[in-house]
Amino acid sequence: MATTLELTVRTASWTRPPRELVRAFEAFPVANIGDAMERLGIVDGGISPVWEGARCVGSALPVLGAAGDNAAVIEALNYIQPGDVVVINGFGHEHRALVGEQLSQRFEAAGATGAVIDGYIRDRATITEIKFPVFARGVTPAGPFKNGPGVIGEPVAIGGIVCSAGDIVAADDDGVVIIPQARAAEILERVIAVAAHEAEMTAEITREYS
Ligand SMILES: O=C([O-])CC(=O)C(=O)O
Repeated sequence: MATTLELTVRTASWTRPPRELVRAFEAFPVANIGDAMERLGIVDGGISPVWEGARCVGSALPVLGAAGDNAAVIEALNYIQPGDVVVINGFGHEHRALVGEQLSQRFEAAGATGAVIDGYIRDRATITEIKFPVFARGVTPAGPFKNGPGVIGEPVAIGGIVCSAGDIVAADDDGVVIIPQARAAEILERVIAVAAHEAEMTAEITREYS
């Protein structure tokens, strides 16, 4: 009997962390947060801000699709809640842009605070102009295919790090860090201490050289 392999975009459900916990990380540079996480959980440096000064913090909405195909990313528009960061595992594929100006505008309109893409984007000039925070591996004018399949809301790999739905994503000029939801409160305590220590060190260096 013939069987049919149906390829669709599947969606899981998840719990988002409390908004106050997510927003508390906005006060800290990503480098400090990384230090508070044993310097692990940091997305590789090949994924960088599309425009200088881009930064965002939010609850991860993970998306997995076929390399060069953004059907799942488009479907994910239906699941964005205010405060989400769209995290796309695009397999680092450099021949197709998974996100451009239109999706960036739609992400923003849906309340997303940013997008992190293990892959490429296009329309860099407009994304820079609208100042929607996007982090990606690079830029290509080649548009994506839209055939699927895909998965929304299940853990993805992003720059060598596992990112689950509802993990906290923090990104700035230095890059991106993934804070596991279950450890977020503990890591917040640690980053407060790291930042205080850093401020002391900076003051000491300033005294030494003035
Ligand atoms: O073609 C697409 O789906 C991606 C794109 O260019 C955009 O978001 O502007």
